[in-house]
Amino acid sequence: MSDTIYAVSSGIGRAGVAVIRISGPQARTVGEAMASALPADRTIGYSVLRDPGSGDVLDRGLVLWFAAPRSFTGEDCLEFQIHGGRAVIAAVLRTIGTFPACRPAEPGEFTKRAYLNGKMDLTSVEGLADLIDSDTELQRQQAMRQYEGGLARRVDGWRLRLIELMALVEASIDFADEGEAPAFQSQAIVDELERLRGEVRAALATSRHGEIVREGFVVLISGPPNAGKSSLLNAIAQRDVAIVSDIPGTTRDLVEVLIDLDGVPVVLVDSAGIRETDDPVERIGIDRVRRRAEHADLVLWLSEAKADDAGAEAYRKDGRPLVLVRTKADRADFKLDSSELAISARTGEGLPDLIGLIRSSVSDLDKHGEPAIVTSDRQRLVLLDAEARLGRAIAVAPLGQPELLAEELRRCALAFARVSGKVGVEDLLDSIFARFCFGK
Ligand SMILES: Nc1nc2c(c(=O)[nH]1)N(C=O)[C@@H](CNc1ccc(C(=O)N[C@@H](CCC(=O)O)C(=O)O)cc1)CN2
Repeated sequence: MSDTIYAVSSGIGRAGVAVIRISGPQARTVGEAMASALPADRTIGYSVLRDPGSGDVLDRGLVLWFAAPRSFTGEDCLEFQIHGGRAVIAAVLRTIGTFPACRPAEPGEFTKRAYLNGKMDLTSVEGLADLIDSDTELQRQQAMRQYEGGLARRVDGWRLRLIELMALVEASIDFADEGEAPAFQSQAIVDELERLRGEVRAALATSRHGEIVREGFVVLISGPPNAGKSSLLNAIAQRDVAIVSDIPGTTRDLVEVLIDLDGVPVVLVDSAGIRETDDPVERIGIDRVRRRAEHADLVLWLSEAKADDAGAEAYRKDGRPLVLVRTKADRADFKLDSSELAISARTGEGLPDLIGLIRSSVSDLDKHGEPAIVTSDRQRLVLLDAEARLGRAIAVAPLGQPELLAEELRRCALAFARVSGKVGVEDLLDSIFARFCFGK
């Protein structure tokens, strides 16, 4: 019998109300022992919550009860919605932990159980993880579509069409056994396989947009020391663009700022923040920033004068989109070539132009911009494999060898089944569920 797992699902820190979720075979026992009465299935009740050992009243709260299998995890699920004080949460958690076979949930473990119990497929799990991580409106919309089966429905349709083809081909194998010529319409099969491959390719073509929405459009701010890189970041952080979050490398300057440009997350990275450090915690942050910087979609080279622009050449050689920005435009002696962009972090001059420029680079890179169907790397790789397998089936179909073709079609169908996690994903599960926070 599986353990019963429990966790605070409502986030860390002081809040008005905290939600504690309990899932598994002991959930009912915990509810009956701690609450004065368990509400009817799929209802909520107001109850005193006690420590059954001492009889102490821990809190007065709401109790939610979902009997298996109609629950988020597919198991018996109990919820205590209690007052959010740290000591209240600690006392309730401590008490639940005294029940046999009850233990704290790992991050993502509720969702993992939902997946293992057939409540969700893997694309839906990935959508849910993105939904919980979403900071901007576009991220929310993309994640929600995936959570609701955007890709899964399509892939199931493709798999069904393959299965129909397999039935045709296998029927022709049976006819051959009876000494008749195989009724094998290879051209019709090739046509259908090519239509399928076209649809898979069209879905794959949306993955770049999906990646930009999920990971953000990365702008690296580079240039000589004291060119005003941190000041620019700080100025943008304090202006009219909506700041979603800042991730300080240390207590000092900002290293990364995430801004929300029309729903597209744009990550501004200060290259000066990328430096060697002995602090292991800081290093994790810096490594992440460095990886982002290596994949920058746009480089802003900041300098006070043309003489300082030599360093920009390295980026240009790399083929990275690069924009030269003159800083400190409020200086009395400032002169500007008409081709240059000038800003002053102090007065705010030029900042709207700079933001406009970033906005248009986003739409240059992301020309299609249609909602993404493929939203994770895993999905992209599995579909690329399916596309290649369809290619092999297309090559084999005209050979008139039904056994061979049936085998290729079977492999295509397996590749599609891996997208939704019906088969062949065991080795990936840990990394997918580890993305979740505690309590999910
Ligand atoms: N308090 C609270 N709020 C929450 C959650 C939660 O667990 N607790 N959720 C947690 O993620 C989300 C809601 N997700 C849920 C998903 C499925 C079921 C559920 O009961 N599913 C049943 C019945 C479906 C139906 O009636 O249509 C099932 O799948 O059989 C409940 C919550 C968001 N809000």
